[in-house]
Amino acid sequence: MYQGVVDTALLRRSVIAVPPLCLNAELRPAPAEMKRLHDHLTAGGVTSILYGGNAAFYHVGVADYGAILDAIEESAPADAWMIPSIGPDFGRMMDQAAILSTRAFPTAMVLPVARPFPFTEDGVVDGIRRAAARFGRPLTVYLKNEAALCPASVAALLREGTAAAIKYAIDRPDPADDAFLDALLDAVGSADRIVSGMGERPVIAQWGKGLRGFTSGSVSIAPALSTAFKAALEAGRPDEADAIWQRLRPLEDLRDEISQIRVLHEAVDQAGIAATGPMLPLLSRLGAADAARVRDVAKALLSANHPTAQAAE
Ligand SMILES: N[C@@H](CC=O)C(=O)O
Repeated sequence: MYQGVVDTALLRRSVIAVPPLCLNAELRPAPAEMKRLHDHLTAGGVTSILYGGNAAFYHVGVADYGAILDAIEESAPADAWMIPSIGPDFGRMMDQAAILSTRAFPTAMVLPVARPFPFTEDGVVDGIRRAAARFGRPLTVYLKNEAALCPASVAALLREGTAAAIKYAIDRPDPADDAFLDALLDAVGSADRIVSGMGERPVIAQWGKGLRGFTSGSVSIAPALSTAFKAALEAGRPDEADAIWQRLRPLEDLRDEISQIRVLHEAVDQAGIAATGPMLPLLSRLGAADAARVRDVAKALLSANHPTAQAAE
């Protein structure tokens, strides 16, 4: 497992996968299944793996946290950058930061808060600073709405070293038209520490603003395709990237229609990549009709991920 610093090169090293969490029937982590999923990611060129929203970390209790970290460590590919999450509430964030302080993860992501959860911006900044101090390392800040942190606060957290990176995931009808992201880039002064945090859909537009790293859920099904999407953008071939995006899109459309998290959990299982098992309550697996829709789309995407399928294009 990678244990070095979080810098710009690391943020851009590979697509940052945000996979589901594989559990057994007792809701305990299933490291052998997690390893199958990690091996699939590695085979597709993915070396950064973030356990966050898609793994339903919002519902991970402090008592279960150590066992999940054990499973992440045990199943981590050699030199993979593994990123667990903490929060979203202050008490859990602090308790989890204390547990993480004895582990080797270079950073952890702070899960975002949204209304009607009670918070103030000053309180969020204070909480992140206290959690980073307890962890003893910089955190990754997840921006999912405009209410929690303004650009100046984010810039301060980066400048002082409390934050190592920002996962930017504020949804816009047109991601090229995003005044908040523009203000964030102005306040921070560079896109070096900011990754796009919402899958491939906005990435081509945000590439134009200087963002060069991104997170993805669907990469758990099609890591080679998502890696090819990133390589096409790096090579200055946005049309090729868009053609690859069109192959990823049916699953992403289904995720937007039904549930981002539940469809991904189902898709990894139905495609036969790994047995994801039950979801942590308060979430639950899809019903039979939706699961059947996901199976067809997930299997088609997995076939498209195969190198021979790409070569045939
Ligand atoms: N939510 C996005 C990116 C992950 O954070 C996805 O699931 O694709």
